[in-house]
Amino acid sequence: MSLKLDHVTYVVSRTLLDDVDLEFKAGELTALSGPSGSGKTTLLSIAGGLVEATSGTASYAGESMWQGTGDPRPEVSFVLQVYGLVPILSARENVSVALRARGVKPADADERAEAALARFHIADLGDRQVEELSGGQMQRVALARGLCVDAQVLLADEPTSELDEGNRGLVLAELRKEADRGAVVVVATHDPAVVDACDRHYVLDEGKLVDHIEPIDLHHFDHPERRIIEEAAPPHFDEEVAPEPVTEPAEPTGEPVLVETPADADAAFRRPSTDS
Ligand SMILES: Nc1ncnc2c1ncn2[C@@H]1O[C@H](COP(=O)(O)OP(=O)(O)OP(=O)(O)O)[C@@H](O)[C@H]1O
Repeated sequence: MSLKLDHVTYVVSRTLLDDVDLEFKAGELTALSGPSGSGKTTLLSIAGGLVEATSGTASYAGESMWQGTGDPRPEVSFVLQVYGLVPILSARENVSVALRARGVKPADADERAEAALARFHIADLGDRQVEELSGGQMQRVALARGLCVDAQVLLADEPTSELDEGNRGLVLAELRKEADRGAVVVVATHDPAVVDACDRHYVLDEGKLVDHIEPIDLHHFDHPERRIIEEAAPPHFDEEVAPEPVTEPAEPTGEPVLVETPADADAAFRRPSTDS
């Protein structure tokens, strides 16, 4: 299952997206990056069925994302850049309404909302009106709301922009869980650490897709994007994630030899710790 954009162009007085052709795969975290104004939010809006492409199509499992109304398909959940929370409702109510809108009974919705807030370590803020929360707290409420519905397609627009490093790690771990249960997870981001935690990376510039970095490419040391990520990473980056070499007995002498384990190194490199 995947979410595909097939030659998507979007024109509103000028061309905001130009012949974008890409695939977001289920079970993967995909980063979408590019300069401010390059079209990331516009792309997510078309990918999620909020906006109709001028030409080309967005589809999930073969079904068009655009339903003719601007309402997303039930498989889709957004974490919006501007949060989209109702200021006068409590944090719990903001999450609960997303569940009730999908037919969950109020008592069950409240219980699941509580659990979703706990995933982002803000269960104690459940009764607080959203307008009394900080930007980072609101962002985590928006994440709780976006992730509580077990969507098959999760589209998150700069979900870590207001967060400190610890909470960013927490959010990445939660997004990874969504991918691990089989969801398509797309994260528009400016943050190199978020890009590095993803499996796949698309780069937009002035509405055009200018780069597509698949998992294997991220491990090419000389790749320019790799160097940018390394330079932007915190100093302890290598110490924290560098995989240990392992030893295996060599045949037929039985002498131990060093062997590389690229698959394990890959997993250790990209997957954030769930302890943070
Ligand atoms: N409805 C609209 N009509 C005209 N121009 C628009 C419209 N929506 C967005 N734009 C323009 O389209 C371009 C892409 O905007 P978009 O929000 O998709 O970029 P972005 O990459 O998400 O930016 P940022 O990183 O700052 O969030 C911008 O120049 C923006 O001003």
